[in-house]
Amino acid sequence: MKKLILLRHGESTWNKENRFTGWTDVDLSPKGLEEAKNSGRLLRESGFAFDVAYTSVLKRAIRTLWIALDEMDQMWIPIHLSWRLNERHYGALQGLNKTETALKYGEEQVQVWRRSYSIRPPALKPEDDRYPGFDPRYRGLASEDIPLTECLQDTVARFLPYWNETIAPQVQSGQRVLITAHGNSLRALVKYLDNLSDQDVLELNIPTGVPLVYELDDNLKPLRNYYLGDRAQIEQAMQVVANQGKILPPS
Ligand SMILES: O=C(O)[C@@H](CO)OP(=O)(O)O
Repeated sequence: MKKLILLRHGESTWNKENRFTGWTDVDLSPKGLEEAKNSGRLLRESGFAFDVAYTSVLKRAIRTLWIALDEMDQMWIPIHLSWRLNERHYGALQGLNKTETALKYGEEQVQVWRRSYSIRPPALKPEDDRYPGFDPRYRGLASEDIPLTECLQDTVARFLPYWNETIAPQVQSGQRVLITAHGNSLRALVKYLDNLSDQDVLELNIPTGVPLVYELDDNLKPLRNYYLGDRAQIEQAMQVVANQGKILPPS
């Protein structure tokens, strides 16, 4: 049996302010720093150790990984960064407050933008300062790979080549792999691993800073998965994510 650990970054400053984030490179909030440390502690106490880690090119995920590995005294393992693990690009919504957006356009519309599998949020214009093509970290990308907006289906399409060609062979060869990424990029991977329908993935909300353990067979088909930590707290943290686009702000 193979094990794979997925970890969403700790709370970011924009999670705290309830803003659409996407590819915006915001850092962890004080609570997010704590969550990252706690995730490392949970992994250590549960006996996990890693041979290799993968993360995005966004600092909330990178820092979460560093902190978790530090807590495990495993900062020495190889870390690979890829834009393909980035959060789903939120287009022109990036920076807007989710509750204010719900008040303006309605909760239903915001829910479609947040969770629809195939409907994209409004796109950025290429001349927008937020266009990733202006950011040196995406210099090596072909222009057709640089998003102006993404639905989850687009995120699945750019995540899967990296999974199939780079990460999955490592897991298959017995390497102990940690992936630290984002709410929607991890939803993309979970959809693929668990073969969730477009409808099922609507309901999936991944909490910040909680390790998600996947046990896989030799063909990388999931046998079971579970979060590490207190079940009631995890349920509450998932509900906080689900409520972010509601008119009543998350508590
Ligand atoms: O803003 C974002 O980029 C994501 C993750 O924080 O939010 P949501 O859960 O609304 O897709």
